[in-house]
Amino acid sequence: MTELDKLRNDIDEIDQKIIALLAKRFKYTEEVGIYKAKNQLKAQDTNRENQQFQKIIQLSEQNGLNPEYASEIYRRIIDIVISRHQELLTK
Ligand SMILES: C=C(O[C@@H]1C=C(C(=O)O)C=C[C@H]1O)C(=O)O
Repeated sequence: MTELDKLRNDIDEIDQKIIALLAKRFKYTEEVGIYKAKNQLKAQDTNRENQQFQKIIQLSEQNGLNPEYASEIYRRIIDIVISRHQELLTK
């Protein structure tokens, strides 16, 4: 196995973990969306997001990850969640 193969194996293992965690996250956010629809709450909560982004930046710095990468990825994930919550609200 070449060095490149080894590195790609490591990447594949991490991708499996990321996908498993993302699936779990989307299951919980789906439950939040159902709760919001039942209680007529807004799809987006910017106060909650601000707290999350503060934490995401802090965690990124602690883990040697560029906070801009993490923020960009989370912005996209949260936007997908908001779209789904809007869909559940109009059902
Ligand atoms: C999941 C929620 O809904 C939205 C999505 C969020 C997320 O994916 O973390 C955070 C805040 C909300 O804009 C929530 O309100 O907790």
